[in-house]
Amino acid sequence: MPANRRRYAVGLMSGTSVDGIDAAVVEIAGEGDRPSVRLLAFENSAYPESVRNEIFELFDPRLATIDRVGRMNVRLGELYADAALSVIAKAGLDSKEIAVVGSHGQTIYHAPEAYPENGRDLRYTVQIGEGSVIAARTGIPCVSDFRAADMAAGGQGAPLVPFTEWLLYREDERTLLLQNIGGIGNMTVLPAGCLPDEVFAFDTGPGNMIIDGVVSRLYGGGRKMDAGGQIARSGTVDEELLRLLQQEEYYELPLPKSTGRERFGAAYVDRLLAYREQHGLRSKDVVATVTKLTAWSIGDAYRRFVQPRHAADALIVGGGGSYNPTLVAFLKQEMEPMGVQVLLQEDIGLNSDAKEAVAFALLADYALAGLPNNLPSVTGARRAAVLGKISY
Ligand SMILES: Nc1ncnc2c1ncn2[C@@H]1O[C@H](COP(=O)(O)OP(=O)(O)OP(=O)(O)O)[C@@H](O)[C@H]1O
Ligand SMILES: CC(=O)N[C@H]1[C@@H]2OC[C@@H](O2)[C@@H](O)[C@@H]1O[C@H](C)C(=O)O
Repeated sequence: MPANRRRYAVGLMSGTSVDGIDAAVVEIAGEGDRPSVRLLAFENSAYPESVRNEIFELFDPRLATIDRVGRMNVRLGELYADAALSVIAKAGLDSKEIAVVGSHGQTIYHAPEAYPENGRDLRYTVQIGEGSVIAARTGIPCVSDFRAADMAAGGQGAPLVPFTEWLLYREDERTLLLQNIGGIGNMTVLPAGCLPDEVFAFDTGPGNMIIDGVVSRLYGGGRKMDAGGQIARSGTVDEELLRLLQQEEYYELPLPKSTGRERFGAAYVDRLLAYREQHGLRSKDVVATVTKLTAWSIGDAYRRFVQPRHAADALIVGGGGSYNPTLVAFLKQEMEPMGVQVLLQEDIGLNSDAKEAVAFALLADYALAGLPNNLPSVTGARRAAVLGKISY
């Protein structure tokens, strides 16, 4: 491929919050370990309510029968194709001008721990949203199902975004922390001037998951989030509850580690609300406390796992949590006394919402060129591998 060839790519992402499809069109220039990416258009489309509800059912292996999974696989393929065509039009481009679509798909099951069988370690992960349907409807080659190849090389198949963070964000002079606050919070550490094998990444704990869970249970009207952090801002942090929540063992677990709904989902919120009943706490104080906890867990992770090795200069926040100013204010209180500046993707001219979709456009660009696109130091894979299956 000629050096410095400019090309357009589409990235599609559907995350653990199951809120819908993020679609981005990017222009990629440059090759190898210094590409550059420019966001041309971004669009988020919510899943139809029936699709969202059925996806939650498919998280339960007993309900995820083969016919339901098969049907949802192609149904999502159609929705992803629509999202791709719509964002391409928004960018003012024609499908023929797009080199590749990278589609993460919807994770419905993730089993990253190896289980031995006949002397081999087996691990698996299931992302649905058929790439062949996307390719057929758009006429553009589609790369999908990225995680399987990392697992086949002995990795956990996640996280995959840090490879693109290393490509796009690393600096020679500054050590950067990239903090995603989605359902779960995850941090990527890019030491100044780092080589790929010096990058590390892990889940810090809850992102918006507890806040969303508490708000949807305590406030009516179908509220799913603390929009703009308004409830937390009007409440007061309950120090006793905060100290109790800080005892959760996850925060102390050594690296590498990752977490999910199993730990911070519905059962966790049930226990929290039982405590609120017993102690007669106000709803808004509970929301303020869990918002503070989320910010604290990020600071705590930095103190425990990063500071002993690297002094960071800045923490750059992405994901939906960026749009909760109370959470961001708590995060500043946590990090700035340690000399770590807190910035949003927007502060550096990027877009918090689009970040993961952009990442999958870039991962697909590498896959189509046959270039490795995982970070073994992050996923635990035995070697670098080309992740993604191509549908022409
Ligand atoms: N305006 C807003 N005010 C407050 N919170 C917001 C706002 N917009 C988004 N959020 C929070 O961000 C969440 C969605 O974040 P995001 O889309 O990054 O998650 P995701 O990609 O599904 O998760 P993951 O990265 O864990 O897969 C919402 O559930 C909500 O809690
Ligand atoms: C299996 C799966 O879908 N994992 C997600 C999830 O959501 C956040 C965190 O857990 C991260 O490990 C990953 O996604 C991002 C896109 C990643 O691979 O980098």
